[in-house]
Amino acid sequence: MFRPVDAHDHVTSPVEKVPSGSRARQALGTVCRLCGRLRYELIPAAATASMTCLGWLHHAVGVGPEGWGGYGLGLAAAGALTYGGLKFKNAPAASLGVASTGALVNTAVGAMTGPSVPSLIAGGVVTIASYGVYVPWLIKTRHERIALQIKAAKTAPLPDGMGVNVTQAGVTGDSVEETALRRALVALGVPAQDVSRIVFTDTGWHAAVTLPPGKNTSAETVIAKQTQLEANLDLPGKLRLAVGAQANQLIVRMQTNDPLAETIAWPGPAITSVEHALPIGIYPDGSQVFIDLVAGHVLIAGGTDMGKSGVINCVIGNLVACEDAEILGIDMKPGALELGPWRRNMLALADDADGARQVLTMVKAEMIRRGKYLATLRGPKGEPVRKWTSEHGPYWILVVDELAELLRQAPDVASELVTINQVARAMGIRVIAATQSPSEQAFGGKGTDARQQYSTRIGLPVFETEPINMIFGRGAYGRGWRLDWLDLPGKVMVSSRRYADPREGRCYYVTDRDIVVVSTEHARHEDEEPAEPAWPHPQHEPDPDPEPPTPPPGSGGGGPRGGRPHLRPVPTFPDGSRIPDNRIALWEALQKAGPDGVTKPELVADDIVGHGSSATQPLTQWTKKGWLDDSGKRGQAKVWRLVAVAHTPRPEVTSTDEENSACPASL
Ligand SMILES: Nc1ncnc2c1ncn2[C@@H]1O[C@H](COP(=O)(O)OP(=O)(O)OP(=O)(O)O)[C@@H](O)[C@H]1O
Repeated sequence: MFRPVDAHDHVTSPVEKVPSGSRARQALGTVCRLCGRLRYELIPAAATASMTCLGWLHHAVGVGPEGWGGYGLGLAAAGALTYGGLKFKNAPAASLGVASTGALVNTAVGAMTGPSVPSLIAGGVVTIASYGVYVPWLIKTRHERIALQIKAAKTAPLPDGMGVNVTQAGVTGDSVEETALRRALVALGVPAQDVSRIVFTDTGWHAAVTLPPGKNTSAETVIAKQTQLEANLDLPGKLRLAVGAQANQLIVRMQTNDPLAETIAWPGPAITSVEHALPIGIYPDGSQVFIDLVAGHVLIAGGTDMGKSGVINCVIGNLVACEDAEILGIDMKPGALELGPWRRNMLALADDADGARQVLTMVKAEMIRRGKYLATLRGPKGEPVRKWTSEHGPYWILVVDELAELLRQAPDVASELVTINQVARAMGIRVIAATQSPSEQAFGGKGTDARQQYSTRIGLPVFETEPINMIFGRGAYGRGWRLDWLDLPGKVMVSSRRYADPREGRCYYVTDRDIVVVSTEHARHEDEEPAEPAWPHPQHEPDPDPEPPTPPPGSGGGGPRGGRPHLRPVPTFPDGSRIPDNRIALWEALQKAGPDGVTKPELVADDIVGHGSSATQPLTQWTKKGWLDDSGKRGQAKVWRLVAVAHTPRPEVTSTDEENSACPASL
């Protein structure tokens, strides 16, 4: 019996739930941060308020004659300073005189009247007056400072990391991290024009920095100096840099802790119906990452060795325990290395192009059969039934490992796959496709973008940024779907109806031993003896499609109707590509004619082709490919003779016991 493991054991430090009392502390922290950021702007208000309070305090303790004398003297001195400053055109002295006069008047009114309306009016008037002088001065000073920094960055008169006084006031942010970032960039010679509010997450923080225009101030240039920036920052964590939406926008991300750093053991099958949400991993807060197979097809994409098969194993490991799911597999690794261990849980498994064609033919036939069956059904009020549920029969889940390789080896199946993707969903058939290279070709070529059909997309780490938009859609990279930031195999971002925003999670790790235990426990098929049906198929079904999958002899039925079906070879040309349905009769006539060949009048007489010239075009094309010889004549008519060696697809994909000269089963 498979023993579930507590997923939380394997998370190093899931973020603890925030207690409700800490909200007030958070709000206080926000206010303090805001005050810290605006401290230069707040100076006059803070000074005036302090003087007012001082006056009130003086009033409370009682003001004696000497106190009033002191106020008088102070006012006289401040007045003299103002007068002198104005007379000798000394702006600082005059400003200081005016400010001191205002402050003393404000304090004296407070001392005279205590907390009162006149005192508040005096405080307000002095505050407004002081801002009238202070604000222009502050703006001027800041402009000069920024201009100096930009000039330094543009002309680079100073060596990197030196020159501008990084401790100067003004190069500050509303948090330690922002201040450090701004100063580190100044020290690098690229002062930030703007730093977006730093966002703190459960794994660290990130911000978008707008860099100034200049010679060496692009985000790319800063990324090239990452090591220096890291040293300048001198903050704990793993620094990651990326180019933002514009070339001058730098995305800075610091990962301070990683609750997903350790491998998370798979807790075993967690669902009993494919209609349940299927857990594939966990997020840093310990919540599970789910996919919903009922919602649509699933795309799994990521770099080499980054855990695609791991995700597939996790999904299959759950599906084998679902009574209402039949699994079919196409694994383009020879010998079905990845999906092979689940063979006994699968209705069909292909490991090459021929086998894949057979499986797809089988799925398409089932899709047609199901469509016809649904058409016969009526709801309680006589309404038509348009959607498959597990009440109608098991869902078919087609798992394709290495989609791009399948379409490379068998390009002719692309349209079949597109049809299945587009139509089969309503018939309870789902596709789970994994690929390393999510290119246009991998989704059926130009104009067919089958990618749209995958409503759930699971992204694993990638080494370059190009595939990200291919996986998640245009603009995804800019919106934060940063698969290039995932630093360990099995880390994922899932986009689906359930998850609209990018979030890093980690997939469960399914070991080979887990696979053996679970696949044995839930085995449905033996290689030779078909098992009991996993789900009774609808009774009184209409006549199935003209060429249903052939059941194994003596089994009483194939697939859900009675064990695993034997698959029929799909007719192919000598190069292995599929023969289109409307050319099969013509090709078979050529095969039947053998070395004698066949003429067009004979084909017409046998009703293979019509009187028109519809046969000439394919015959000429096949001759050009070297498959036919058209040099002979019978009477006036040209003789077409098949000369190419026939392509021999494997007759059956499910057998594992047959001896094979290349790889004998006895080995
Ligand atoms: N969820 C996970 N947690 C921890 N390690 C993992 C996880 N998934 C995969 N790995 C590690 O990564 C390795 C490669 O995984 P896997 O074979 O699934 O990658 P793949 O993308 O399918 O490879 P390929 O590109 O060959 O198809 C595994 O052997 C394992 O060591």
